[in-house]
Amino acid sequence: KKLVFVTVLFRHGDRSPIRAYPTDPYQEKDWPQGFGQLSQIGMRQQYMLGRFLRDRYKGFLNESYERQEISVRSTDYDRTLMSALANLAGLYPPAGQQVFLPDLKWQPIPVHTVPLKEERLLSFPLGDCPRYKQLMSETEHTEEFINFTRENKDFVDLIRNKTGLNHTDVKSVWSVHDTLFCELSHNLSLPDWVTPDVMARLKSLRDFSFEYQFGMYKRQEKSRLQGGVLLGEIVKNLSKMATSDVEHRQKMMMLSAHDTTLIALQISLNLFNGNQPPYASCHFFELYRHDNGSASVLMFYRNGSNTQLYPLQLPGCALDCPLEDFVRITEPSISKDWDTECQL
Ligand SMILES: CCCNC(=O)[C@H](O)[C@@H](O)C(=O)O
Repeated sequence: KKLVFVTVLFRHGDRSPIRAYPTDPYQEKDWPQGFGQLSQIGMRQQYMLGRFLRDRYKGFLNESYERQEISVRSTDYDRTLMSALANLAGLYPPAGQQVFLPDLKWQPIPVHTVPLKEERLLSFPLGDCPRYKQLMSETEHTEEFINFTRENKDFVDLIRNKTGLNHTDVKSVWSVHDTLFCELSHNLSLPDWVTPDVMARLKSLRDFSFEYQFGMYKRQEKSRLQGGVLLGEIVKNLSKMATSDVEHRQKMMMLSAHDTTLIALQISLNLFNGNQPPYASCHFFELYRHDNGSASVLMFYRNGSNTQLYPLQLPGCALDCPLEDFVRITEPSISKDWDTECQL
């Protein structure tokens, strides 16, 4: 079999917190570039992912940059745009006549985006979908959600008290984990109420919030309205690339996004591992053409930065999944008419 097309979707690299809580000893001025910004750790993580892609696709992607070979799209956040740029610096260092300044081992490569309000492909959960909102309120009335809320009530009260976030609840307390995780990652000393047990508890609340947003109850219908939108685009692209008989020019689609993007997509594929994708995690779709003219899809997941990738198996299909089976199995998680399906 012969590799013909690759789609990669990754989470941006390490960043500063998105926000601080009221009693937080560290506020926006304590971060070099303020809130939500890619750190130099994150830049290096993405650069190394780009180098990983260069090695993996040696012989597939041209050694030097060819604009028709790759399309790059990012959400319109500094951290994802900069992640894509740092990644491309690792993937396409200029050589020979592509060097435009003698001692600069970098060349500009375009990263496309759309304004946040128009982003329909890479940012989840998608808003303006009444049916999804109804599914979310139904989820909040399930046994599982009610029990989880009850079991964590005292803990959430403690967090509310310690952080000064008087309105936080089991649905929003995840952002406290995010802030503390960033502060810990950057070796900032934290208040003594932040114990390893508190962090573990907050992490479980965060993973719960990912599950209930995209799965837990009526997973497939939620997927049709959320991650299935991206999955649909990816599958459509794979099918197009599989049938285009001309030696088509594009070889890679690179998508720079967020943890929720990877989660929504992987839940729509029914293979999410339940853990927040670490910084610079990357999901791979590889399309192969066989000698008999058929096509198949291999998926891999690089669960973090500076780690090996491992195969992902679409439930109901072989690891090396024939394209027609991949299309058939994913079809129920992809809406054919999102606007109509969102109506109540
Ligand atoms: C409201 C803040 C949402 N969080 C983000 O956008 C982050 O990029 C998050 O998705 C992540 O991957 O860290």
